[in-house]
Amino acid sequence: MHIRFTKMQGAGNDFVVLDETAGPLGLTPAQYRWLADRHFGVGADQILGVRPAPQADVDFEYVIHNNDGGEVEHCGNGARCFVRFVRGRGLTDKRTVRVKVKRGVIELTENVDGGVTVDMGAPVFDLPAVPFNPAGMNPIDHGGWQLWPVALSSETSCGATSGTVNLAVLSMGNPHAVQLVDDVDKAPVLTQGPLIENHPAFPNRVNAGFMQIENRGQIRLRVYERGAGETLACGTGACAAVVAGIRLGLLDQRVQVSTHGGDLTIEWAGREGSPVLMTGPATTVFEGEIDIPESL
Ligand SMILES: N[C@H](CCC[C@H](N)C(=O)O)C(=O)O
Repeated sequence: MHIRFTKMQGAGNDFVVLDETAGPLGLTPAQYRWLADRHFGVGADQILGVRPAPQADVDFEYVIHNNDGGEVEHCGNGARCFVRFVRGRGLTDKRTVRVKVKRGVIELTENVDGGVTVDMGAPVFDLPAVPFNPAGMNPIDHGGWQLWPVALSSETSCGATSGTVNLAVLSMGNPHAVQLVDDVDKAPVLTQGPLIENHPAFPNRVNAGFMQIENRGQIRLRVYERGAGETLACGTGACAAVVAGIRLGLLDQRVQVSTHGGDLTIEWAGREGSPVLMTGPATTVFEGEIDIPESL
């Protein structure tokens, strides 16, 4: 299948964006994996599909696949690239667009200064939304919220990993488990990350965040993403980390999040049901065409 694509990145989290406004391309999970492969395909953390509005109150549908080929509920850095893409290609002249994602409807705005702000929707805390089955676990109360002690143990190629990590578990439409660390540069992201991602307590797997709080308005963050591994930035992960920090009484309502790929600004009023706002960069890297093998 011959396709055109646009390569984009938001704070170093990179995407292949497909214009599917004429209708879905019908790619298989294997073809998504091939397209995202950094050796055999184009290479990306996620593949974003721009599709026609499936309902009257939205402008587009936004479909997201991780580089392991699985479809997911939400992608924050991708949402900023989405609005840059649809406006840049003249698919809309609206400055704010409403898009349908698996988790629901979100609003994306390209600001007059060129930045992009996304209303990421409200965080979800009750466990069934994650879903998270803490059978036999006793949560640790921390400032009126629960941290969950999750036991990790495995002989990995990076060496043995064991011990218990205390995780803040919440959803931004997609599941996140965030822990506090003293220094993200020394955090065991590549050894603990896959163990948390695939832990049996998370039947749908989970994105594993490692948050270093520098002050009440500034954090450093690394995320081992579900279905993609460690990325240079994770938008929903930045939202989840800031919400967790605010719930734990450790952060103010507006936080600068420093990631390996760039900086994001996250705002949350701290009330259940209130939306999380994320502002950050979105850049087109190049346009291309490629033949995707029919059988993989
Ligand atoms: N790996 C995530 C999806 C992409 C999220 C991330 N790239 C973002 O910017 O939010 C998941 O499986 O839930």
